[in-house]
Amino acid sequence: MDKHSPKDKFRRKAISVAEAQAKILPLVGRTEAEYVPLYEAQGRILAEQITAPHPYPHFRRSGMDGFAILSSDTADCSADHPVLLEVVDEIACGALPRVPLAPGKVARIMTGAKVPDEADAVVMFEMTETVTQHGKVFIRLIREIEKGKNITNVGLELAAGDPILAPGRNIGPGEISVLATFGVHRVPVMKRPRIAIFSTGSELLSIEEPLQDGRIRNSNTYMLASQIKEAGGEPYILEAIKDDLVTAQRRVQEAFDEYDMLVTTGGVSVGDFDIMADLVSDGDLEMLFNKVMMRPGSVTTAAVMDGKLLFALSGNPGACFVGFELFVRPAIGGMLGVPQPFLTEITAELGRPYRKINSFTRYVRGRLEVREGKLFAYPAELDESNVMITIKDSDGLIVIPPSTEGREPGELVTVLRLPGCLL
Ligand SMILES: Nc1nc2c(c(=O)[nH]1)N[C@H]1C(S)=C(S)[C@@H](COP(=O)(O)OP(=O)(O)OC[C@H]3O[C@@H](n4cnc5c(N)ncnc54)[C@H](O)[C@@H]3O)O[C@H]1N2
Ligand code: MOO
Ligand SMILES: [Mg+2]
Repeated sequence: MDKHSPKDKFRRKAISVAEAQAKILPLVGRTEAEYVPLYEAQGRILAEQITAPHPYPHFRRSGMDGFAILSSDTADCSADHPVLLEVVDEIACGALPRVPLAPGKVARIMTGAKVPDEADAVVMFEMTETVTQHGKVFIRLIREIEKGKNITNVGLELAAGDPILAPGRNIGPGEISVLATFGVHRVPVMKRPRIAIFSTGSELLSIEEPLQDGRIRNSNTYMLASQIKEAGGEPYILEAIKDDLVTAQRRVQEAFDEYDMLVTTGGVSVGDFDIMADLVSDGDLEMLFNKVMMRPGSVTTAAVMDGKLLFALSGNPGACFVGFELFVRPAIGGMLGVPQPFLTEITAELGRPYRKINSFTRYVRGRLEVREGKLFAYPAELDESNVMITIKDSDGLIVIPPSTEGREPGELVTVLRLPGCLL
């Protein structure tokens, strides 16, 4: 083909980010469920509703080390009118009461042990004095103890049948605690989508190779693999696609047979060797969009084949990163059944001026900072599409709508919070 002839890649219709996202989501299929041991469930997405199989706690539990008593025994008890109660049982944690309590009798009990049915309060050791009389052990109380004191009732946290965790929930320490409590030792989680990564471009060196003039190391592949993992997918780094369209088509077809989704980086603009642009408008692929009204990442392209998505992201590192966050991450989240797969929107005050003017919405990487209870967003000094270095310092993408003037400090901006943000 004549390299300089006008091709489809020059005739692109830009659509908005929201339109592009809306084209993708209906095409996202769900992955299946699989069972993993509880200790491997962290960071996975729950596949099924978890319901409490029993109340929690399932027995009346002492909240203190002390004595299980009948509160009525302490009515009118005071320093002037102390009461002596006989200790007739000792209940360790995990053991059961052996002696039924009657008025005037108490059981020594440990934190977490089952409270005898007859008792309705636990008094902590520190509020008692032990007295021995005629070979019997008593406690002396000088204070009234209210009914229910230091007892956790059955089902205080959850009743049997209560819904606990909904499908789509990310499993972290709190969820692990609940699952362990209810004996869910094999956890139903969504299978991680298997996602193939292709880089393109003859300038790319492997990360093991020494530097050469005019060439750069392939950083996007590793960045994408990391983003895929963070989003809940399983990345597969495939051998780079070279400039030959026919070979590239075959490689893409093979990858579609094997993987759930394809992500490529580079070769998506209008350059002579920008092969992805031709590839997505060819053969069995249905192109969804090849231009988005955004910066960086305006050339972000998506296509579908047999219900599987291909994202052709820009080769420029900043654009590749943003393209992933706005389109690939939600697609992976959708496959996992995450209820809200998009980056969370928050509002912050612009911390310094942003003077660039633009006809497309800009997604500017930036830092977030809390000062005197207010959230500030600082756009990175270097935020061009081809800049790599500030990606690592970004808490979010500051959304700057098209404007002919810049933005001033103090103006409110929407920020899409990145997952690594600690604020
Ligand atoms: N005449 C025009 N030129 C360009 C346009 C345009 O509209 N008209 N768009 C510009 C925009 S915007 C972007 S973004 C880039 C997109 O470029 P490509 O997606 O085609 O990417 P490449 O040409 O392959 O590479 C661009 C740049 O990125 C580096 N790169 C590529 N792959 C990697 C990788 N795996 N790791 C690290 N860096 C990578 C590559 O070396 C180039 O420097 O096009 C503009 N041009
Ligand atoms: O597609 Mo480019 O990243 O807009 O600069
Ligand atoms: Mg190019």
